[in-house]
Amino acid sequence: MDGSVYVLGVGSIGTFLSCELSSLPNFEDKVVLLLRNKDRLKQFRENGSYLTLERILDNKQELIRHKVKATCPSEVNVDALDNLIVTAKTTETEAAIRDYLPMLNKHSNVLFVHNGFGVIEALIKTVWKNPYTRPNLYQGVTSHSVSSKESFWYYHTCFGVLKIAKVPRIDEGQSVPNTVEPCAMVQGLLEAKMTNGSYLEYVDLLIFQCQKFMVNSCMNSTTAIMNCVNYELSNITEVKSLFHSIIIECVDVLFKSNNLLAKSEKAREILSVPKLLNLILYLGFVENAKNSTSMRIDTLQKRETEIDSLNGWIVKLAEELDYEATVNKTITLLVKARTKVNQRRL
Ligand SMILES: NC(=O)C1=CN([C@@H]2O[C@H](COP(=O)(O)OP(=O)(O)OC[C@H]3O[C@@H](n4cnc5c(N)ncnc54)[C@H](OP(=O)(O)O)[C@@H]3O)[C@@H](O)[C@H]2O)C=CC1
Ligand SMILES: CC(C)(CO)C(=O)C(=O)O
Repeated sequence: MDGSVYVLGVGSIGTFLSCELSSLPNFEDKVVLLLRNKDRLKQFRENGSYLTLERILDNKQELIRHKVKATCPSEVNVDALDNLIVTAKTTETEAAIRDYLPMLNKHSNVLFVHNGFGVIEALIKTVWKNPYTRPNLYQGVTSHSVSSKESFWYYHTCFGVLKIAKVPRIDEGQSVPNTVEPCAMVQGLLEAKMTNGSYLEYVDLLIFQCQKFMVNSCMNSTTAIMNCVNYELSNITEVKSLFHSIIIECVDVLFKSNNLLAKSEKAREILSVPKLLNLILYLGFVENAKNSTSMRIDTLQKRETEIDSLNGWIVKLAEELDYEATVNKTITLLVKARTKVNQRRL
């Protein structure tokens, strides 16, 4: 094991995490970018093989630049990937990771950092059915905001948190205590200067993931449908009522479909509808008031959205419970319709 950390999905979050790791002495030349294809690799190398993160926080500007190794599916020449960070969008991850599955074994450490649910769940149901041979899986959830300036140059504009936990290998109904030592890659991300990282017991990560899920399931979908900046939805009775309906249905479905949540008093206390609504109104209309959500930006740029990992995930879980999540289904259909309307526009 040479300790290399491969990064699949070198966009906003992938660049942020790559730069943070590369800033640590122990990982200085350990990060290897897995770019989409030879053209992207050529573009990156012609750019000097630099990743740039422009940090604009509290009116202070800082330029972080690292020369980083990179490869692509047709060039990668290792038998195994010891460590992999996956930060492609949820809509792109299954296709992106396919080329690398033969290099992932039960000793590999794979960290997924996404909004919403469904990526790890789908991989466990398809390619990693055997819990004894699948890689060591870690789930990361971040509230940092990073956006694109140009290829391989990103802005870090909102300081948040990065929470990570080890995903239970055997029974999803069991938690993994945070006393279980994380791998060196995760430890590096926790030590990095600006990740504001913490390593949680799995059930605590799941609760945080649900909180972020609720924020995104209300804010991202509604701002995409309405094509508006976050604050434009504030102080509107109908929006608050819609968010309330979305949350009630999400909480109902998530607790019915996840044993770990269902038996956690802490989850029931934190993921109460009134608390979630207040959190969403604060994060959406105060802390991120002037932002456009990533989903609205995706629809404006005619890209597919992550709706199936958010409101669409609730629809999927509800169907598996033999009933229809009508509120989230309507929201999901409207986001997909908005995406198609925008894609048709010249
Ligand atoms: N950006 C943010 O502030 C936040 C993002 N998140 C979540 O983090 C996740 C990642 O988001 P974000 O970083 O913004 O997404 P981006 O779209 O910025 O980055 C995704 C990257 O994945 C790459 N990619 C896609 N398919 C492949 C492939 N087959 N092989 C190699 N690379 C591929 C893309 O490469 P290419 O450039 O070639 O298209 C792109 O650079 C999402 O789930 C998002 O919701 C969560 C919190 C905040
Ligand atoms: C918090 C919020 C809604 C900020 O806009 C976000 O996470 C996103 O845009 O995806």
